[in-house]
Parts: sequence; structure tokens; C-alpha cells
Amino acid sequence: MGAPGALLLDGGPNKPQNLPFSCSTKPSRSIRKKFRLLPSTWTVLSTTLIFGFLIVYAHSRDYFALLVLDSAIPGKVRNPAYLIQAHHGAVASENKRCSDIGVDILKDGGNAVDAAIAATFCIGVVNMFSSGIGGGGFMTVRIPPNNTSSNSKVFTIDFRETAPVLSNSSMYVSNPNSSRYGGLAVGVPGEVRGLEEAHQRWGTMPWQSLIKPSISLAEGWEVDKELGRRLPWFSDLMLNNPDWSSIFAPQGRLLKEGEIIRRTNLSRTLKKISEEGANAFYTGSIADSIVRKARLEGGIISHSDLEHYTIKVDHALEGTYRDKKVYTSHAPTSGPVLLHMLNLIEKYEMSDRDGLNVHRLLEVIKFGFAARTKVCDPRFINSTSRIDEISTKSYADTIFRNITDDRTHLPEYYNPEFDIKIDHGTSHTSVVDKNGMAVALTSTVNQVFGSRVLDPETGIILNDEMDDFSTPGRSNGFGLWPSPYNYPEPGKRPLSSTVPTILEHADGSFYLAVGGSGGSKIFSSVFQVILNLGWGLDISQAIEFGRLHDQLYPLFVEADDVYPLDILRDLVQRGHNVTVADVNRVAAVIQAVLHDKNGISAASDSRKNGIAAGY
Ligand SMILES: N[C@@H](CCC(=O)N[C@@H](CS)C(=O)NCC(=O)O)C(=O)O
Repeated sequence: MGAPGALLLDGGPNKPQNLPFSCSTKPSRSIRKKFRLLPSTWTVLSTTLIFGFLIVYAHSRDYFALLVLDSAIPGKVRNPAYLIQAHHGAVASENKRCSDIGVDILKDGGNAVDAAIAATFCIGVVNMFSSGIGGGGFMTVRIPPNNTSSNSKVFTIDFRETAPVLSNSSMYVSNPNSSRYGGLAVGVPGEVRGLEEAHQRWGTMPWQSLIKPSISLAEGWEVDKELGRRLPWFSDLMLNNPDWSSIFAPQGRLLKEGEIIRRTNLSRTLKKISEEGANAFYTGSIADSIVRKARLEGGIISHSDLEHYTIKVDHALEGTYRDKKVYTSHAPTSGPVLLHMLNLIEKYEMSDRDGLNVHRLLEVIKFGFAARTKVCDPRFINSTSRIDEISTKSYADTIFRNITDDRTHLPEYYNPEFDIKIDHGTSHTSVVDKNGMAVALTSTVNQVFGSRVLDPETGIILNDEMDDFSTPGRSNGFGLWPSPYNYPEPGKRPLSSTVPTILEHADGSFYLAVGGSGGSKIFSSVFQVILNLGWGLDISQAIEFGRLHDQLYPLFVEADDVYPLDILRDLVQRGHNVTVADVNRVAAVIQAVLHDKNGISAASDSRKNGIAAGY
């Protein structure tokens, strides 16, 4: 084995730096508390640290310390997780109300696309910190075969926000925060056009009926657990900015779980969109209001940007993983990277979750992050061959030779193309209907509560997707280092970590629709959920299991504090610096529906208090 790394249970010096408040990984309070109660453990630790450091330093210049920790991670109180089993169809969204709305649509005779659209509008109302009509996203849609002798067809819709025409590559250099907060952070929203396109192509229920439940909800509903948990994190914004306080603190204090919240202006906006279609968003009074507000807050978005916004429909990016067919989203998402990681990991048998196999999993994730630095909006490069090769088996063959079983390496080893950058409010919904039509749909306003600009007239929260572009010389809100291919240009779409993905069984029948939120942790988490299924977990267990993440920079593996400690120790022996963090911090959140010999099952991640639904 190589030189050992470090295992830190409270974040310590490896604690994630430079990540935004909204998505930073905070050490678990319960773990720190335990340390305070155990001074003798500290003494042992510090002695071990000092001796370990001296011994290890003598043997290696790559890594700093071996910190062996023999105390067990304290028992963790988790949010309840639910495995939903269904006969006909299921919807896994990050809020029970929206999963239920989706299932009601299925019961009323709507298909998976109808249900996904209705659930997505709903998420935009109740989980407005994650996504909404002021943002954008990507979806993957499986159209089942008409008969047993034909194959399914799987499509993607790219409704990602685009850079306004007045954008340029150095627009954030002098004021880096302006890519995250305020009007300049706002990309041209794509959600309404994307949902309308999906509806026009494949929907069966009237457009109005899909939005109606959200119109009513926006008139007043009870604050859910997750919104109640998050509001205090933004108390400054919610209490001191009238655009926000009128909704979230109408009596001069923050609303609490169970209290009634109203978004009456948004309800009116949704009603107009339901009556007039997407054009009502991109032209006319709603567009006027968006442009006015974004500009008032320092933005550059114009009427013409909104009017000329277009979505992109394509056949899904295809691959295979063991005996499964995989369909995922194209660049600028991280779909090609997910396929690359699956191509690499299938080269190992991976029969058990042991130290060696989990080390391999992490090495594959690190090569995945290196590949991600090569991805950008393909329409803005002369040749797409650099991106096209990432998802191929032959590219995996080349990279595979470099994976070492005895140790991990420093970032340069993985050959990333950083200029120097690294990459959070997103929501994912997965749906399957009685015919095997399936949708994986990830929509986002980027950081939690987007750009923190709320247009009071329309009730729309505007995204800060422009922060998914790179800015020369600095990392982004997710700590992702800059890629030279990902600078803003007029009409360009920023690189995304989202991977709305559908898998089929070897016989071509539907197996899994999966995706998630969590910035740079999205594709590494979807990857681990797929592997967990291979390790025999059901879909809820596969989502709930602790996760690992290593994005090359910062230099450590971030592990959920429920991850088996013996495996973390083994990783340390292979040179990984492991930092353990609260499983319920704002990180990746996965939603999935699955069909196997036991029928349909669905699960929403307990990390965001989600609950799926089925019938
Ligand atoms: N815009 C990003 C994704 C943004 C994202 O995932 N945001 C985080 C906000 S920090 C998120 O939703 N995290 C999970 C959560 O809020 O629960 C992308 O396209 O890659």
C-alpha cells in the first residue's frame, strides 16, 4: 500500500473550504460534542497524530499524517426513509405533496411525462429553494415500445439556462460574488419552455390540468419540514428584504413548520402560464417584470434573451453497464462522465463492499472529475471529439490502466484540465407509469434560493445558474475549479453536474429512473446508488447508504458520517484523506423509481425529507 492519508471525524483542517454556505459541508455537531465529552480520546488522538505524522512524513512527502481513530462514530439519528411499493406507477420527488400530485395525475389517466410536469411545477412552489420556473434543467424520457418486437426510444430535453447576449468570459472577474448573488448571476430561464415541449411531444392530459394543483397550492399551504429547517439559515434575507419577508416572514418573524405560507403572486403567474402557455413567460407582462427586476438588481438579461430562448431535444446519450442499458443526458450535463465511471467500474467484479473495492470506486470518481473538466456546451467548440470520447468503452480502457489498487494520488495524476474551478438549489423527480414510460427530470435554480433575487410582482425566484460557468482563476460555489472550456459566452449553457438517467434491463424493459441534486456531488452519488443496487440493496437502502465524494480539489474524501468506519480506515491506508461530515448536511439528494421482479418500487432521499408515492 502507499503512504497513509488521514481520517478526521470532525472536519478538522481538511474541512471543506471555499464552499458556499448553502452547500458547504459542515462537521456533524454530534461528533464534535462527543469529542468534548472525551478529553482522554483527544489526548490519545493528538499523541497518535504527532507520532503518526513523524513516522509517515519520514516515508512520504505526498501525505501528511496517519490519524488512527478507534472510537466508533456515534449512532446517528436519521430522518425516516420510506420504500414505496406500487403496482401501476410511482413518482419519487423531493416533497411528498408533489409525489402525491404526480400520482394523482397517473391515476387520472395521465402518463409519466404528465406526472413529471405536474410534480415539477409543484416542487417550484413548495421547495422553491431548489427549483422553479425561474430556473432550468434537463430531462430524460423513455417512450416504451409499441409492441414486443420493437425497442424503446429514449430522448433528452435540455432546458438549461443560457448566458444572456451581453455576457462575456471575464464578466465576474472584478466581482466574483456577482456570479452567485444578484441580477448578474441570472441565466435565461428554461424551465417553462422545457416542460411545455415535453407536454407537446408526449403529454396526454391538458396542460392546464397539470399546473392547476400548483396554482392552488401556491395560494397557501403548510410549511413543510425541509422549508422550516432551511429558512433560519437565510434569516437575514428573509427578515430584512421585503421581497422575501412578505412571503417567508409576513408577521416580522420567520414562518415555522406547519404554519400557512402564501405565494399569491406566483399563483397568478402560474395561472397565466396555464392559460396562455410558455409564451406568457417569455413575452408580455411576466417577461417585462423579470427583465425589470433582474436589471434593477444589476443584471443584463433582456427581452430579446427571453424571446429567443430555445430548448434542445435529442436522442439520449447511450451506453451499457454490465447487463443494463444506460440512457443519460448529453453535455453540458455530466451524463458523459457518469457513463465513463460506469465503464471503468464494470471492469472490476465488485462483488463485495470492501476496502479495496471502495478505494476503486473512489479512484473511478476521481477520474470522473478529471473527465468532467473537459465537458462544456458542445455548441461552443469547433470539434466535439473531446467530449464524445468520454463515454466510450475505449476511453475507459485507456484510463483504466492508470488505476492503482494500492494507493490514491494527487489531483494532477488524473489529468484534469483546470484553468484552476469547482461546483447547489436543485431538485430531481423520477417517474414511471403503467406502460413503462419513464422520466428522470432534474431542475434547478443552482444555489439554495438561486440568485436571492425574488421578483415580487410575479413571485418568481431567479436562478444563479451563471455560477456554473467558470471564472478565470477562481473556484465556483461548489468549490469546483475553473475549466477553460466553460467560460460564459452569449447564448452558451453552463456545465452541469446533473445526470437525469434511465436504465433498462438486458431485455429492454424499464429498470431504473434516477437523478439528484447536490451540485458537484450529483453524479458521484447517482453512481454510488447504482452500485449499491448491485450490492443487493433495495432502492431506499441504496439511496440512504452513506456516500463518499472526492472531486480532486479540495484534497480529501468527504464521507457521510454513517459510512462504515472499517472501510474508511482501509481508505486511509491507501492514502486517502478522509473527512467525515453530517449525513443530513446540504449535499446530494437522490430520487429514484425502479422496476424489477418484485414490481415497482420508489424512494426519495431522507436527507431532504422527501417521500415518494405510488399506486
Ligand atoms: N446548478 C448545478 C446544481 C445545483 C445544485 O445541485 N444545488 C444544490 C444547492 S446547494 C442542491 O440542490 N443541493 C441539494 C439541496 O439543496 O438539498 C448543476 O447544474 O450542476
